Amino acid sequence: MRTIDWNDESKSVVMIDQTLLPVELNVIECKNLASLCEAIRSLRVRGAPALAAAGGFGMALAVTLSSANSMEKLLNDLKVAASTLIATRPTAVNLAWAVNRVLKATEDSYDLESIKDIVIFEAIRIADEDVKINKAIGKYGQKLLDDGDTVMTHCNAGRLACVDWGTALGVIRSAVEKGKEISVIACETRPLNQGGRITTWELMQDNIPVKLITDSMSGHVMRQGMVDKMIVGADRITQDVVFNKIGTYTHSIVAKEHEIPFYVAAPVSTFDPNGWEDTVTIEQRDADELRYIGDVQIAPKNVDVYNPAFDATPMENITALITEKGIFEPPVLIDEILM
Ligand SMILES: CSC[C@H]1O[C@H](OP(=O)(O)O)[C@H](O)[C@@H]1O
Repeated sequence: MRTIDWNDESKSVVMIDQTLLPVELNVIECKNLASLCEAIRSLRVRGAPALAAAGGFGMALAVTLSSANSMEKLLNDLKVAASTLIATRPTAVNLAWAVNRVLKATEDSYDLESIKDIVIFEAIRIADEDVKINKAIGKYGQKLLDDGDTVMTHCNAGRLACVDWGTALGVIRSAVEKGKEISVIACETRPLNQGGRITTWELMQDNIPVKLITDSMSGHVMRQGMVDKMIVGADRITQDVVFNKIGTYTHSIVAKEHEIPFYVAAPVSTFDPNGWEDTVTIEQRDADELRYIGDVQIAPKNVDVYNPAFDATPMENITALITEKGIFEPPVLIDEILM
């Protein structure tokens, strides 16, 4: 099953609820925009490419549920839905990219029904394209991995961060498909443990050897010579930095210190050519994500907390960007990649 998909019979969004992994594999159905936005904010669905699909399907929900009786009113309903969806998570550019791509597609509409058809068609196209794009990222990226490599990764940039296959883990899957023996060291990725909960689960499902470590162990593990390469996903790539899950920047510094190649795998829909580090909003998340794990309190209830979801890794710490268009070594003009 895909991470997220459109059920055209029930006109709803179906997805794996990632907050329950690895304990439970549960599929949920979102039948309205409010429940989909809650799922995005709660990270039931998460990961930049998966958020793009969620954004597209959110527009499909909006157009299906609208009671507008004119094109003007329906297009206005879609603009309101677009703003609502984009506001759910500000850092991953893919969400806004997908929502705006669906909105733009409606420029070809000529009546109410055509708007509905165009929106649903474009949302499905975004999801279908994601799988093909990730396979292309894997095809290029696997050339960078050698038989016998141990590859460290952070957070989850696997099929559960996408519609399917994955970006960073997609590169690893593609290398394994080529017959290369790859083992993975997964950083647990506090506070929500996408690495410990989701990456390990995904890789064990595929019988790819994986070892779980805490984020704070990464320096020691690299200094011990246990890591050959590091590969991560991305949420937004600007002219000067890569925004990715909090902790990525730290790993990049240690990798550079130990001359370990540091790769970022992402579709070009993650690129923001107009963006710079100081123009991007880093999502600040709820303090209780650090005070509790589930219902278990692990810090004082009233302790002050700082909980940024992402950090910025400068291009000079990155060995190569792996995209569906090929491999690009910084310094590189983002505009060239997007040409
Ligand atoms: C393939 S992009 C995955 C990217 O998204 C994750 O963030 P979140 O789990 O908060 O959506 C993380 O930054 C991953 O690298």
